[in-house]
Amino acid sequence: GMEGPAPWKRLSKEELEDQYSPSRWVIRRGAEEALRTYSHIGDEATKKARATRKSLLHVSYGDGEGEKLDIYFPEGVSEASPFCLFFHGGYWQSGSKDTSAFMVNPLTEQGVTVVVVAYDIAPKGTLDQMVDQVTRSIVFVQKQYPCNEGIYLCGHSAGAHLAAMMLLANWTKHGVTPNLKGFFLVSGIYDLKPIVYTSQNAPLLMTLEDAQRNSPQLLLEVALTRPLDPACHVLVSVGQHDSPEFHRQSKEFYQVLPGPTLRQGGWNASFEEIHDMDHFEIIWNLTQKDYVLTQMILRTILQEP
Ligand SMILES: N[C@@H](CC(=O)c1ccccc1NC=O)C(=O)O
Repeated sequence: GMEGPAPWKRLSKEELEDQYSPSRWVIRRGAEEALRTYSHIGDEATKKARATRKSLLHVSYGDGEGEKLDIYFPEGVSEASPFCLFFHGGYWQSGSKDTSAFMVNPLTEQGVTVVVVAYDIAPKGTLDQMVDQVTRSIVFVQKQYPCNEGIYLCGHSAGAHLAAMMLLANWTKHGVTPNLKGFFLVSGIYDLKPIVYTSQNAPLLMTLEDAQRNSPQLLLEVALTRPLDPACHVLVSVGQHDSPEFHRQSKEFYQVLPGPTLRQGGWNASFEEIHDMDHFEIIWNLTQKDYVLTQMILRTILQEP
């Protein structure tokens, strides 16, 4: 918030490292096992999606080698469906579209086209480049599918950060304004400054200026204008077993979203702590259609009460 020094500044170097190491906070398995299970479930979900769904894989959304996305279509393919774009996590330095098709089967089953987007992780990509790539991936989908019934962005952890940056994107220079209807932000980081002081920054090489420029929390705190359509849903979600710093990041981001001067417009923001979920279960359970977060996403996209 804007009252006094940021709370994370009171943490010791060791405490900060701990708070920003999600695998240290899992409760049902060890840290290593949690990370392995996450990769395994992502891998299996992607194999299943590619085997059972009509898809377009490794589609270029730009000239860069890493600027590729996978499109998974619902049954009875129609370009007029809603689109949900997924941005994987991994602290902007790990993860791949090729192991991140978690939500594909339950969403395509309900008529939603799912796009899993790759971006250049560090050390190849910088934060600025990743934000630009994500922007261009959305522009690509809008131009390719102008009849879409809404574009929804879902991101996990570092991917939630990249999705959240799109609340502040300047679309005018891209020649098209995407039909953005919702954001599903899952266990995200919205103020990158504390990351600069952790070991996670070694491949990222972020300066405090880079962090400031790429922090949706800090940008929204000083934003003068409404950055998006008030009808657009923004779901900020965090796992019950995420660390206290991850809880603080999500809560403070949710609180800065409506903003005191913008509240009259009635922003469609909500905050959900997902019961009994850790940082990894919260996303791998999107493979399940009856999981509470899958249901929230589907209800929003299908516009059911
Ligand atoms: N080394 C990190 C890895 C991590 O945070 C992570 C791994 C996979 C997907 C998301 C992650 N976190 C944020 O993007 C850890 O403490 O688990």
